[in-house]
Amino acid sequence: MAAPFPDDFLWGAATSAYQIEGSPLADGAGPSIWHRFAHTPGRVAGHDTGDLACDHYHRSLEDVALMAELGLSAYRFSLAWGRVLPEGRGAVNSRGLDFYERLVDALLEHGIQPMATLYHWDLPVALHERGGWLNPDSPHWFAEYAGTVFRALDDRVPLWITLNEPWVVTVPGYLDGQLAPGHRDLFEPPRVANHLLLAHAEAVAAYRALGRHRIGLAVNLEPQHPASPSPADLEAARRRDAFINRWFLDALVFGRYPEELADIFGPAWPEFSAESLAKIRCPGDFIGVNYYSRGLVRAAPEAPPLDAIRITPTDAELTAMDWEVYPEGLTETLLWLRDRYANPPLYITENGAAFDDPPPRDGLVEDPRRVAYLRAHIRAAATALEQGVDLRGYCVWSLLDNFEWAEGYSKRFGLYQVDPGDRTRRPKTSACFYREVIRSRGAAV
Ligand SMILES: OC[C@@H]1[C@@H](O)[C@H](O)[C@@H](O)c2[nH]c(CCc3ccccc3)c[n+]21
Repeated sequence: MAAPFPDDFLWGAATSAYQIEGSPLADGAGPSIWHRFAHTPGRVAGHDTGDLACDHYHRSLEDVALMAELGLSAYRFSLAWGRVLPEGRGAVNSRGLDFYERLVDALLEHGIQPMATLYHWDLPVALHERGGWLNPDSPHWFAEYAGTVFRALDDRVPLWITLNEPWVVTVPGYLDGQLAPGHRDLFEPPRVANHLLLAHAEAVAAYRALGRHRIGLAVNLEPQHPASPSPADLEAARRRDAFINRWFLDALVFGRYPEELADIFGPAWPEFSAESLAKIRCPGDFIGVNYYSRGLVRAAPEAPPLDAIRITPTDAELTAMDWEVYPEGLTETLLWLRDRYANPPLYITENGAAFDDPPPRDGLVEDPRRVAYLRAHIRAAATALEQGVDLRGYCVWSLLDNFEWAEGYSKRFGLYQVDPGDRTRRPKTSACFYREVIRSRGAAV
């Protein structure tokens, strides 16, 4: 079968600033909420922090060479807001911008398209101390930051993502407190979410002012399947679908929130004015899809406010994150986006798996389970392409083993292993597999 991937399909890998760079305060950079969160005892497994991470801040050109070795046609990375604007607003730190300009120039020299994410969870502490995403001024702060970066890099960066996973910023960040800033509150999440959507819209407006048209939002999506055909589980799956999959996309595309959210949050759900809803309607030029697994859902009255929980199937293959390997869910997600949002341009901005990889042997790490995971999910993407989905690229999460947030360095998603001691990069067999996929334009899966 001729591979359905077009010649201009982008084959990428993805990372984020706090997870790989290290040196969070170097050259005038201001601390982020993740620097503070990781240094708060008990928040991150093994007391790991991003102080060194992959030391990408000093090895970026070496890492670009690895990307070229893979034959990547795109590389998705994020900028640390605090490197560019140490106080989050106002004075620009030129040494911080210089790091990203050197990275972008190196990518372009190797024929790799930069895909830059403006915000991958690392809000400057200086802004958090002014209320962070709870402050109604936060959308303006973000637009100022975005404009600063666009002016410096838009002549060389063809693809932009405003926010990575506003749902994760909102729910683990402000509802259950698993991720920075670690708040646990029912009233804060709806307001944070609305400010994030306003921030996205204001950044897109700043981008449009430059006359450009290649900017979008990256969302985490997972199909929600009821654990049983019982009405309670069906209802729970529908509620969790609204909560995870439709909350931000319906707002972005339709300018309205799913009505389930008012039920879920009850009195904590604000009355949003028609004017405010009109402002968040901003679909952008594509949707970035971060896909890892599906959710198997049962009703759970003991778990407010959703009254639904995701369960781990006992009869399925799981990754080291206890996420079910479920490639069909990627096809389902892509077809759902095609049908619900009128076939928007899509990039898979993250897809990958953590497994407990063995030590390297002769400089190579055998990771057959990751090869199988990637093969199955690239096939699932091909199936969606054959059914008319406007899919334009695929990024593996991640190029390198890196700082996996609250899990620290214990969970490894990389195509390259990063030695915990000297940070040496070593290829895994999944890197060799992916190089073949790219060389054959998808035929090798
Ligand atoms: O967990 C793997 C990756 C993270 O390393 C990325 O930074 C983040 O963009 C990302 N999102 C998801 C799916 C949503 C999710 C986020 C955090 C925790 C659990 C699920 C998985 N991942």
